[in-house]
Amino acid sequence: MDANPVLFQGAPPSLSAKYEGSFAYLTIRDRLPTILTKVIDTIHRNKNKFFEEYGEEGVQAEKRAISFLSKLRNELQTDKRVLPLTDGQEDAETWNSYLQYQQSHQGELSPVSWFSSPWLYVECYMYRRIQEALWLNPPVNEFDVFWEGKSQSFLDSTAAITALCTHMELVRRGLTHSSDSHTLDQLFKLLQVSLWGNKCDLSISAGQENSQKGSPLDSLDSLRAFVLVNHSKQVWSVLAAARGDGQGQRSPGRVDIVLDNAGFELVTDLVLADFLIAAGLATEIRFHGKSFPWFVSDVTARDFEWTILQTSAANHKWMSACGVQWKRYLKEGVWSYHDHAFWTLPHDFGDMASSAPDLYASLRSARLLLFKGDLNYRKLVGDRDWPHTTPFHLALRGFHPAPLCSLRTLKANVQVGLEAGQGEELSTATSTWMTSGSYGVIQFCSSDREQ
Ligand SMILES: O=P(O)(O)OC[C@@]1(O)O[C@H](CO)[C@@H](O)[C@@H]1O
Ligand SMILES: [Mn+2]
Repeated sequence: MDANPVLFQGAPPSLSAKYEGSFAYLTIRDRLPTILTKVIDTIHRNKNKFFEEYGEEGVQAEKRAISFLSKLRNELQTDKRVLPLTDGQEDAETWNSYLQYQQSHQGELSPVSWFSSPWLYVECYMYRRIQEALWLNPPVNEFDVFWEGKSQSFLDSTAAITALCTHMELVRRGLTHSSDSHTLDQLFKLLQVSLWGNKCDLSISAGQENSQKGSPLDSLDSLRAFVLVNHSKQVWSVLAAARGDGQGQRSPGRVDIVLDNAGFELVTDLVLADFLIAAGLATEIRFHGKSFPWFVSDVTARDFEWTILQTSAANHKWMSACGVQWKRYLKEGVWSYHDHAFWTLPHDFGDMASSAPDLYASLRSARLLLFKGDLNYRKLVGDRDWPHTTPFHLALRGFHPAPLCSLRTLKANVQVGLEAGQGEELSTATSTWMTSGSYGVIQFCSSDREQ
């Protein structure tokens, strides 16, 4: 994979902690050390488990991993240079080439350090260094330091998940004689449920409990005003057109969902994906997750499989019915799970065509791409300090593999595609509108850049 990002002329500067007091600065100064401390505590709390499983070797490995992570936390808190990776994993060379590129871009007078470099780069780098601490210390190398938080978030959301699965089973029964307007209405509802599922992110809460309590369907009306951009109609147009009118040769196509968080958010995405198939709006769904634990609550293959198993084995009949259906989709190949290395590299999506041409080519054959969450949004627009009225397709900087839609709650201070004055109005109403997670967008861009 070519590490060197494509330089996009005319893009504004990257968000960075070099701007004291910025959200990036506060994230790196406060939240990332808190996350690292929780990771260290989690490893320490599992010391007996490591001893039971691996004997003294496990205890020694636990000590070494903690020492690695304590050193990492000190590097971060004292703004040391970003260091090359030493674990020799497949992606290490790409990460180290990216570091060299970043250093050449910043110049020798400004060493690449935590507070001097682009926020997106150093935050992704921190999660890769956490993995390095595990991978360098077998036999604890397979331990998922975020597993407890992710699985607990699912268990704490059981009531909401049950309500959502019950809704899906009722909808499924009504689909055989459903009018287009009813199907459209359901699609709009489930796009919003998937959007708001993104509030349940353990990175923004620095690992604090962040599950869904009430039924997600009950709050859609009260949350409508918080959707700043709503392109649900464009999503319907792409999918309904592909479905054809029954006479045409068109056929529904494949929808790719670039996942974000495990727990409740993943269930909202599985229900949306189930609906797309059941309503005949898609014939195949590809899910894209992370190949190792990432940003505290992002989905890995283990989380994906566990969530479907838990749902299918639930003692609530509609929750179990959904889980059984989802297992069937996977068995039949209607659904599939993928975890390309690109999603856990430091590159933003403007670099995908050059850095991961195989992945870019694969996404091009989708009818629609759904990108979940804030980090994916930041990577779509390059985590640049864009004016809020910048057209979405411009901020994508050439990333146009297929029609795409971002379902994102705002947890970082970057947002494009707003109307003139909309950002100023929001800032007057509440200064934290870009970072609290209270606002969201359903933001679409067609692949032929008409938007
Ligand atoms: O991608 P998600 O899970 O929606 O959110 C992840 C994230 O919002 O967590 C941090 C909160 O500031 C950001 O660094 C990052 O973008
Ligand atoms: Mn996430």
